[in-house]
Amino acid sequence: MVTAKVWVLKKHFEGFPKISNFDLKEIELPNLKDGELLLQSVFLSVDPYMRPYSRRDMKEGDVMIGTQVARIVESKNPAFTVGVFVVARSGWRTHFISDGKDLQALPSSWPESLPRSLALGTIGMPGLTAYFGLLEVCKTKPGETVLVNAAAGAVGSVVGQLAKIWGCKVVGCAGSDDKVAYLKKIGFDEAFNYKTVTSLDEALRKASPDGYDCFFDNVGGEFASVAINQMKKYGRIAVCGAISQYNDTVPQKGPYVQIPMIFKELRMEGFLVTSWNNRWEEGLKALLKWVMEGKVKCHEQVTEGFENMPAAFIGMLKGENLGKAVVKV
Ligand SMILES: NC(=O)C1=CN([C@@H]2O[C@H](COP(=O)(O)OP(=O)(O)OC[C@H]3O[C@@H](n4cnc5c(N)ncnc54)[C@H](OP(=O)(O)O)[C@@H]3O)[C@@H](O)[C@H]2O)C=CC1
Ligand SMILES: CCCCCCCCC/C=C/C=O
Repeated sequence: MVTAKVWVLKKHFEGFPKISNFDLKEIELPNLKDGELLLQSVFLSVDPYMRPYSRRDMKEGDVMIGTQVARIVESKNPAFTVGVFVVARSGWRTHFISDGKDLQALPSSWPESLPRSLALGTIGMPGLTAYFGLLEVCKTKPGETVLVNAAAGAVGSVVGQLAKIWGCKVVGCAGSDDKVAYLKKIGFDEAFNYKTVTSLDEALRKASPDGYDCFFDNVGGEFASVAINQMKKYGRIAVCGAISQYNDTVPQKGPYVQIPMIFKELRMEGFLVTSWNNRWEEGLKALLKWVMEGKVKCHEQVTEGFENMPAAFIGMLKGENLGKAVVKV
């Protein structure tokens, strides 16, 4: 008999999440039935979507939603071998039982030398978000100028590097000087700390006096309201996330987008990475190749210990992460 630790949502978040919103519990797992596997989480992901999705999809007492890289420790399913690592969507749990249907194997060409945690970041859902958002929503062309915010995070850092691979000029904004230094190190043409500039409008203008063809928006709110006025005619805005609004208890008010949308003939499109579920293999293969060639650099903020899941999640929402925030069990 195996005892799993799980984090449950004890009380729905009101405003910014607090440690007291979570409860750590233990669950006795039953013995495996034929066709089932026992898995142990090795790395767990903490992601911004957990904040808005918790309100939409969860009730108090539910295990927190989320993905992990897990190792198969026991198998009564001939299709799965003990010792193999997979990506699962089993929530914040140390151990869990699966029938195998919901598991994704790591790409077969995954090298031994590469941390498996990257399957939750650059070579996982966040990397795919950057890939499909740029390719299919922004439809970037060589020579264009791309703006991305939360640029030193899991999605943003890949957006900037892919845009460089695809021949664009890239401007990134992030919330600390260390993050800005990192962006310059990984090849962003321009980067600035949006928290310390005296005027966001001026900083955006200075970074690209001719404006922006594409804006990959991870943040929304006030940042987006300022940036939209610096789009070039026929610019494209990929509305990926709105992290500046996830913890609001009262909805933010305008400025509103219609006037610049009309006169600059902009295209603004919200998207979910899951819309390209049928092309994840293509995206993961491309991302893995670029990482192995050194064309896409990865950084991870690794928090040690399953007991620190809530702290890692809250820290990521506060901007404490450089690159992808993960927890090592
Ligand atoms: N549409 C889709 O399918 C998907 C959307 N997303 C969205 O992409 C965005 C980035 O996700 P991800 O890369 O995983 O997360 P990150 O790794 O970028 O971590 C979140 C970052 O957001 C920034 N941030 C937090 N609060 C604010 C704020 N009030 N204003 C501005 N920036 C803030 C912080 O960076 P800083 O220090 O720079 O402020 C923080 O580090 C999120 O909005 C997320 O919801 C993610 C995956 C899929
Ligand atoms: C429970 C695991 C769900 C994994 C799918 C993640 C989809 C992310 C879409 C993100 C939206 C905004 O952040």
